[in-house]
Amino acid sequence: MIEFRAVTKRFEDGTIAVDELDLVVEAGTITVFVGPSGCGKTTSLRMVNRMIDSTSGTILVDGKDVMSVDPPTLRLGIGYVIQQAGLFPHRTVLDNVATVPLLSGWDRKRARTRAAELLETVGLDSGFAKRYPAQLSGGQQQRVGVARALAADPPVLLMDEPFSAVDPIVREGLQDELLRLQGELGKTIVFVTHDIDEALKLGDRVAVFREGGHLAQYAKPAELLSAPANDFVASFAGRDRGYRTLTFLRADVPVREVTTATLGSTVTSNGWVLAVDENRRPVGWLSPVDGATEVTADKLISGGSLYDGSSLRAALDAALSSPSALGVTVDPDGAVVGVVQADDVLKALATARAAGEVPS
Ligand SMILES: Nc1ncnc2c1ncn2[C@@H]1O[C@H](COP(=O)(O)OP(=O)(O)OP(=O)(O)O)[C@@H](O)[C@H]1O
Repeated sequence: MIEFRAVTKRFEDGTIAVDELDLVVEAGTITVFVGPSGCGKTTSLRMVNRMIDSTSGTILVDGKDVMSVDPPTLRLGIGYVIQQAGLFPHRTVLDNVATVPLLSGWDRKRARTRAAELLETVGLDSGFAKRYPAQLSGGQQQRVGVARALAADPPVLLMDEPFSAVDPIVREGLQDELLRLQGELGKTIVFVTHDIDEALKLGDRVAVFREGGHLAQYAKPAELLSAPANDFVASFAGRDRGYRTLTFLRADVPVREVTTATLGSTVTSNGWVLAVDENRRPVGWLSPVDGATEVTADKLISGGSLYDGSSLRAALDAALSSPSALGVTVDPDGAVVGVVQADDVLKALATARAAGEVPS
């Protein structure tokens, strides 16, 4: 657990970067610091590992005041990942990752074995070990940065805009990877970003900072969207808050049966028919016809996102984007389970709205 108690940072020129911050980061969770540029996110983060010392107040890591531990010792227990990865350019990928265990006194062989394991953990195969950072893509460098931060198995991980220098698709992949890793490792993570979408996706809790180093709100993502504490949070979270909130609501929507048929077969139905492949994965819709018709590829209408049962937003997206207004529900293997109807989803949405779970 990390605890900020009335923490203030005033720089020598008088700038108050962080103002009386009170906040608890629960062990084993991801807390995201988000807010516009210059609002004190990075300063708050860096006070945890004492790259910056606070002016007043106390920061406790697992109950221990960070000011009572000398910085090098403190940092061995706190992994740190920054934008552009910050790798040593003249060391191989493997040696970059092995650096911290070596500093912790591990022998070279053990440090390297650990580094190789970690590269695999972050999704880089052994072929990358001997390369130099410049020979990697931005996303791969970030993975090495994460592996390096994890090398000494620190309970705490500080991540400062780690994914902001990579393109949006790679970034999404890295975010998914971080969530997967966290599911396995259960670290206490503080993650800084200026991107509210990234904050809402990654954070168990999100701290919204505003100018002058003030904490505007500290809450779970769903609460931030449904009950913003003030206008600043409401506008920072965006105009489409209502829609985003749906990501965090479970869809209490009936899954109905649908007529399915494989390509090449003949089907009789006066409603929409869902064509599936041999593994029951959807391949397209056949619009309603009278009497029997053969299911051929040229008759199929494609489109529509699939609904995996995750959230009301996914159900709504699937139903509204489907040519038949029926959202195809699939199991984890992608096989058809049934469909959700747009009007059922809209009813669930109205119920959630009436219960005050969705802002209008
Ligand atoms: N060494 C310093 N001396 C004086 N002022 C500083 C110093 N470092 C940061 N600041 C100021 O403190 C405030 C908070 O900076 P900080 O880097 O924590 O913000 P941030 O929210 O992380 O911003 P960004 O998203 O742009 O990185 C800013 O006004 C910044 O200009």
